[in-house]
Amino acid sequence: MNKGLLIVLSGPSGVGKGTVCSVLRSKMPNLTYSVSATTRPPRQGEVDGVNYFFKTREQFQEMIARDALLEHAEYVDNYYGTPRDFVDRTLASGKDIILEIEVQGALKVKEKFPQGVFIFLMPPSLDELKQRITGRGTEEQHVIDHRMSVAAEEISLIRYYDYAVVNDEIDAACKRIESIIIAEHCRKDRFMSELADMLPASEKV
Ligand SMILES: Nc1ncnc2c1ncn2[C@@H]1O[C@H](COP(=O)(O)OP(=O)(O)OP(=O)(O)O)[C@@H](O)[C@H]1O
Ligand SMILES: Nc1nc2c(ncn2[C@@H]2O[C@H](COP(=O)(O)O)[C@@H](O)[C@H]2O)c(=O)[nH]1
Repeated sequence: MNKGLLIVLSGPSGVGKGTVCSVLRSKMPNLTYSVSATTRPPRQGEVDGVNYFFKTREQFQEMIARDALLEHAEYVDNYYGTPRDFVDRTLASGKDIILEIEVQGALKVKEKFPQGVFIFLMPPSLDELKQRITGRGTEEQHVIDHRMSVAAEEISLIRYYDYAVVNDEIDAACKRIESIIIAEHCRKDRFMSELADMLPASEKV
């Protein structure tokens, strides 16, 4: 069985990663979502184990010390990280997994999983980004300012990604990402072991 795809979706805060991810998950049943650990306090309505594993700084440090995280990063005064075991088990079972993470973490994942699919979600403009993050109404103004202040630097790291998708309209952005995932499943290098059995001896690599 082919291993699943590791898909990383990043982009600046407020661009719509969470919104796009939840639509994609409803459309692609084989797509598993990686629940991150964070030291950020829960927002209203967020559930431990569903949106995040909410941790104290001590608990998070302990996860780092146990090497339980595939990657972690400090972002705007809080820690965020991807539990490693769940990712490994999901991929081994042949399912695709999507990580919705910021750029420092994404680049660390790329070092360990260069065969992953790295997608950067772009805002139509910085003004629109600001409106979205403000309109969400979940962050205090100083946190919005801090997140906006790192957005341009984050966008400059798009060169390390495989794909750029503009989130102008939610359904259109989801269709683009769905197409990327379908195309990645058809890459010929994913079939080399099966192909080898069908090739004449002179063509075997
Ligand atoms: N294409 C879109 N057009 C208009 N509004 C959008 C679009 N996509 C998302 N939004 C809205 O923008 C806000 C931010 O979206 P979301 O929370 O999904 O962003 P995010 O990238 O996951 O943010 P964070 O990184 O801070 O978690 C939400 O209020 C969401 O409804
Ligand atoms: N490096 C990581 N970044 C992560 C992870 N989980 C989420 N995130 C990103 O952090 C910011 C802020 O998230 P918020 O929920 O506080 O708005 C955002 O860009 C997330 O995508 C992770 O495991 N590692």
